[in-house]
Amino acid sequence: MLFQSENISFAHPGQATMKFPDLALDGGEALLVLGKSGSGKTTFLNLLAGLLSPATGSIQLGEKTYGSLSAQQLDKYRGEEIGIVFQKPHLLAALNVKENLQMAQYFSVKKTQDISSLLGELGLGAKISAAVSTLSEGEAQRVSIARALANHPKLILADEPTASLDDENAEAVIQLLKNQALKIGAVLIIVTHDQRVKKHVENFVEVPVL
Ligand SMILES: Nc1ncnc2c1ncn2[C@@H]1O[C@H](COP(=O)(O)OP(=O)(O)OP(=O)(O)O)[C@@H](O)[C@H]1O
Repeated sequence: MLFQSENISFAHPGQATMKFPDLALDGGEALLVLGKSGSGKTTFLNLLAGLLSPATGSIQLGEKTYGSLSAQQLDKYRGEEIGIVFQKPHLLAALNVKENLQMAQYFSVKKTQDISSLLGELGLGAKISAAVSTLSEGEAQRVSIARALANHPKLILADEPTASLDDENAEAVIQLLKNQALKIGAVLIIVTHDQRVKKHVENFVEVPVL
């Protein structure tokens, strides 16, 4: 298995403890995380990204178990091996498309993807020098996917990546995520409410409401 989580629980300060499903996924596999609003889906994604530390349980990506890494080691590992796509693209407005991707690669010591061919594959070849403020919402979200893929991650995490997109762009974004994850052999985990996404990914887990 490329990615595994076991017995994960977590409580935000002053809140009840949330328990999360165990995961075991091979490279190229995709999984949806479903659950009612407030059940803890985003919290789960932040735990899987190593942005929060669980109260119990373990998470393993590739050879590394998060709990055995220092905070700095985990930050470095995340930068190199985990690509995160948020609901809103969060691009750096002062930089153009290419520079936004170069920023993601800046701290990585491992071999990274070629930016122009990556943008070409995502249908953004003509936008390489564009100011991010000139992009449509769908284009900006595709750039944020390119940024998540720029370091050839082992794990791609996406939190409601299609929520603000129309049907055509939502379809494109979900196909791109799936195809790219398959191509680079990464695990893809998507938090969503979106019925349009459910059509394309069969595998799912549900975060229970407390
Ligand atoms: N930083 C925080 N401090 C305290 N409580 C928090 C914090 N972040 C989230 N929570 C609480 O934890 C619970 C789970 O929140 P989370 O955002 O993970 O749920 P979600 O399933 O992603 O919700 P939604 O589908 O509405 O985005 C909620 O009750 C929320 O209020």
